[in-house]
Amino acid sequence: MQSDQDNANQTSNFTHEKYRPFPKVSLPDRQWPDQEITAAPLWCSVDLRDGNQALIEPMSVTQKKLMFSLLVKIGFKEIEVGFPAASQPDFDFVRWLIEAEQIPEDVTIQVLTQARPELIERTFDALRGVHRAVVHVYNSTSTVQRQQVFEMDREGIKNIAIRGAQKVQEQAARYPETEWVFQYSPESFTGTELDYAVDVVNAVTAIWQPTKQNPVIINLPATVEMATPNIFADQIEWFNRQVERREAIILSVHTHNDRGCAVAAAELAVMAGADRVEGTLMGNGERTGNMDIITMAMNLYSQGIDPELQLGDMDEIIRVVRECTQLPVHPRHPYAGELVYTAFSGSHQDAIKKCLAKRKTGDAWNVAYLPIDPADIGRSYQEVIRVNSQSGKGGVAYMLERDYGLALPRWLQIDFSPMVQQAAEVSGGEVTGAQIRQLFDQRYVNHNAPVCIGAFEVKRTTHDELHAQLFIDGQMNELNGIGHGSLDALANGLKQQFGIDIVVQEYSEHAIKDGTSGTEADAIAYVQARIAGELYCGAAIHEDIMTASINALLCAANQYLAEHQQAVAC
Ligand SMILES: CC(=O)SCCNC(=O)CCNC(=O)[C@H](O)C(C)(C)COP(=O)(O)OP(=O)(O)OC[C@H]1O[C@@H](n2cnc3c(N)ncnc32)[C@H](O)[C@@H]1OP(=O)(O)O
Ligand SMILES: CC(C)C(=O)C(=O)O
Repeated sequence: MQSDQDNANQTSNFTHEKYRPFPKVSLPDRQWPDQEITAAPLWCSVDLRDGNQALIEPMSVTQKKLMFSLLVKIGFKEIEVGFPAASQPDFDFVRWLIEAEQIPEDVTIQVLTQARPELIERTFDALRGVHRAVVHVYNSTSTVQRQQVFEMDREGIKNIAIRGAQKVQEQAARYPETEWVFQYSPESFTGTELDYAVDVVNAVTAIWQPTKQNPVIINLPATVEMATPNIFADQIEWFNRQVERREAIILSVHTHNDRGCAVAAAELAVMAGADRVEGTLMGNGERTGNMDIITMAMNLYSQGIDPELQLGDMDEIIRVVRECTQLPVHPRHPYAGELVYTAFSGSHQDAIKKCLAKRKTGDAWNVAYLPIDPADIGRSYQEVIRVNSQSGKGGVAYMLERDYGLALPRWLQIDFSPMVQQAAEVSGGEVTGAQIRQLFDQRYVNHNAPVCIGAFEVKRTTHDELHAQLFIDGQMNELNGIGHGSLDALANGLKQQFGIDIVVQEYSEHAIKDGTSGTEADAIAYVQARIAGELYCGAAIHEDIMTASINALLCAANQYLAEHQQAVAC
């Protein structure tokens, strides 16, 4: 009899047996694991080329202009602006950049072309008059491409590269007024035997004859990410050791995110000897995307390394990226997503709140759960702590303090938080600061019946004597009480009046800063009282702290009295 599992296996395409593990690189003395990244690599944005070629709708001219100006503003010094031989819009955009003098002095544009003579010629036509440019030529070198796409042997593929390099050199000679930089990529490098990749690149640089003063860029793409990042790092270190004319080569990497490790692969590649990194903002690009420069740059930043890119206005970057790519940015995108500095869970909120409270200006950043200071990228602390059913007292207290200047004492936080939790559970969603305030007022502040106080005076002798007008259900009574302090005197007076036992257990007060002027306008008092054996909390705000504290105790007493109205003898 066949089991359900057997049946499922027979009908499913989900069969890992059709895949093979990626071979390891033999590099027993690998050095990269002990290296540290201490400076930013040279960055090259390929948003306008690799990013653009992967879009459902390629960018319009307006979108390209917008993206180019963002990339310049961020501080990219090398920007791949397109594949001008591929389409008229790409060609025209390059012409516009040059003719409208849009390329800042310290920025070099880069263009991509296949190693095909007619495309290389057209590429140089597009670049006429540019003062400096990188011409990036590529051909595929992997076994799968050689055998199945190009149907050529190693020599045949190497010849495509050689002829491409020659053509680039020949075309460059037609425009001696331009400062040319040549770049070659053995495309699908990750699927190429390392000795062969080195052989092809050596053949290309043998033609270009770079020097230390006039280097070329050799770009090693993980066109498809095929293995763990450590294997990519091994490939880069192996190549780096073997390639000829290394001193005249700027070694670049261009990783893709098929396995979700494009950033890690680029980082390890830099440890393995790469000088330059190509990528896109938010990792847009073919399939799962290119290496996300924002993430890699912010990773450096969070280690105290200057990323040499200005990423301080993250919301503006997201806005432009969305507008140009028509793609959303995931709310949990590293560093940039709208939820990445938000803590909903109670223990996270508690830790963040405590760390922020202890933080002193000038201290190195050391806040639990926040790898960087959200303010660095234009995010405010408003977004850090949000409350839902996963939240605890810390988050609730944080929001009341942040939004209303109410610094709840710990005993009141403990009392109040379950009420917010219950509200969140009922709504099933987030509870805003305003809703928390409303719940707070409802629970502790808005209790002015059955009793409220009118005019009062406190005389201080060896004890405090309180004489007050006490309105009970609107009717004026006299209240007199003696105690250690005005609250104790009020408790004793109420005890006499209603025949109930009232003992003040906890008390706290503070001034409330005016949200706009920052001046201390009012004071708030918080009271916890044991009334007939049960705990009640009250709070009251008044410009006079004595009045606030008396009203706070009355709020607590009113809760008891309202609950036990029948039993009150008044
Ligand atoms: C991994 C990457 O991202 S690489 C960049 C990829 N980007 C793009 O392809 C976007 C821009 N490209 C295009 O729009 C088109 O490919 C064009 C306009 C440049 C060329 O289009 P077409 O001439 O129709 O050719 P197509 O792209 O189909 O190219 C296939 C031919 O070029 C050859 N070829 C492909 N790449 C290369 C290369 N890098 N060097 C030399 N020849 C190449 C193929 O072997 C094939 O030859 P065949 O026609 O003899 O079989
Ligand atoms: C042209 C190369 C660098 C490329 O885009 C890739 O291999 O992904």
